[in-house]
Amino acid sequence: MADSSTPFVSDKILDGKAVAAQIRAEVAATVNLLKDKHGKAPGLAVVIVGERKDSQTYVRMKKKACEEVGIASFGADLPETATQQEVLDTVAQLNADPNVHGILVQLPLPKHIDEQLVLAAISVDKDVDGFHPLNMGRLCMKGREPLFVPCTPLGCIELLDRTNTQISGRRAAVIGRSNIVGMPVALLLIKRNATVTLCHSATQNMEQVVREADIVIAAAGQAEMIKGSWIKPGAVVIDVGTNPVDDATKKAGYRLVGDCAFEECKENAAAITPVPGGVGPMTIAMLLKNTVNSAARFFDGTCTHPAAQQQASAAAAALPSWSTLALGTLATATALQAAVKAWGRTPSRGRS
Ligand SMILES: NC(=O)C1=CN([C@@H]2O[C@H](COP(=O)(O)OP(=O)(O)OC[C@H]3O[C@@H](n4cnc5c(N)ncnc54)[C@H](OP(=O)(O)O)[C@@H]3O)[C@@H](O)[C@H]2O)C=CC1
Ligand SMILES: Nc1nc(=O)c2c([nH]1)NC[C@@H]1CN(c3ccc(C(=O)N[C@@H](CCC(=O)O)C(=O)O)cc3)C=[N+]21
Repeated sequence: MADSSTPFVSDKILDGKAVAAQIRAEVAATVNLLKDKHGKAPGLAVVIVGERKDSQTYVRMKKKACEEVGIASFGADLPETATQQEVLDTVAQLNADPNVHGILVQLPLPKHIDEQLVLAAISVDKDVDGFHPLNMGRLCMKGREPLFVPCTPLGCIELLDRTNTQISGRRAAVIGRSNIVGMPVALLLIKRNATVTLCHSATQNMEQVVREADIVIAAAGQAEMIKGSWIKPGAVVIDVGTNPVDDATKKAGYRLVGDCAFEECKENAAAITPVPGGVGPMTIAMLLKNTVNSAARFFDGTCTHPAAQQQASAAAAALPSWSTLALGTLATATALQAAVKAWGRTPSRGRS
């Protein structure tokens, strides 16, 4: 249970912004390592279709975050009127671009575009959002590992891990079953040996389910729906919801609130994430982390994408005498791979 010594928790507030800053610093260090070793930066491409203000804000935030850690950012800004074929062609170009190691298509897409078709067209090796059906499928299966896990769910688990919150054996309630948050976060919790109840709009007596949970992950998109009295004393609450509510005192005319009635829920919780400043910054940090892990796989030739194979064999051909250098090269590559792998692995921690 969280107490005064729990990292990143103060006055029961779990500071997602501070955890995200730590992860960004780790990402920046890995980017430097990769640049030194391969003379190339990891690259992330963000595709946006249309003029939605919120999407534009998120895309700007992602690009800025890339710049700060040394990831090269590429963009494709298509008009609302873009055809499905134009979006698919853009994705195909980015799939083939050797400087791009991660591709994110900002959602939602305009209604006339088939989201499933577009997401499935992204190379599985560059799918840093983890939304490709192959990556999602692997997430569901015992003994299979996806190449990428969706960023927001990964951010939720990372928040639990970095605050030493025990997951194994505990009861978790997830509210919401979307492809991008609820379902994958429930799958991750199951992989980590939690006992999970997944609630949705047809769930009856949701209050009772939440009352029994040691970990609550709220991702329904319903402003302040979860009340303080629902929270089991000592539970850890991760509020993913990001809901605009009218507020004439704000310059923008609105403010963001979560799915949990924050002050009330804080009373019973051991720790709770604020909105903003909780899960949101973690989503972006995990996107950077997924991009760097992807680039590392491309650079060392361990991913199946043809560009990675070409890159690895070109690097091998450029060596003056591979027989003399191979051992050293292999040793450094293996060390770097091990470092990236170890860092990418979700640590298991015992303390609650
Ligand atoms: N901080 C971040 O990084 C991110 C925040 N978000 C935020 O998280 C929230 C959820 O996003 P997303 O998953 O995309 O949303 P969706 O609208 O795709 O999914 C919402 C889910 O919540 C369920 N739900 C809706 N109303 C209720 C209710 N009254 N009781 C129980 N379940 C309900 C729905 O059930 P059903 O399936 O039956 O329809 C659905 O499964 C939003 O506020 C969004 O802005 C999203 C992504 C990232
Ligand atoms: N392909 C795709 N991948 C996504 O990951 C994706 C997407 N589409 N579409 C929209 C949702 C939403 N999302 C958020 C990211 C950051 C914050 C974030 O950083 N929020 C800040 C506040 C930002 C503000 O003030 O507006 C915070 O909570 O502190 C929120 C939400 C990613 N999404």
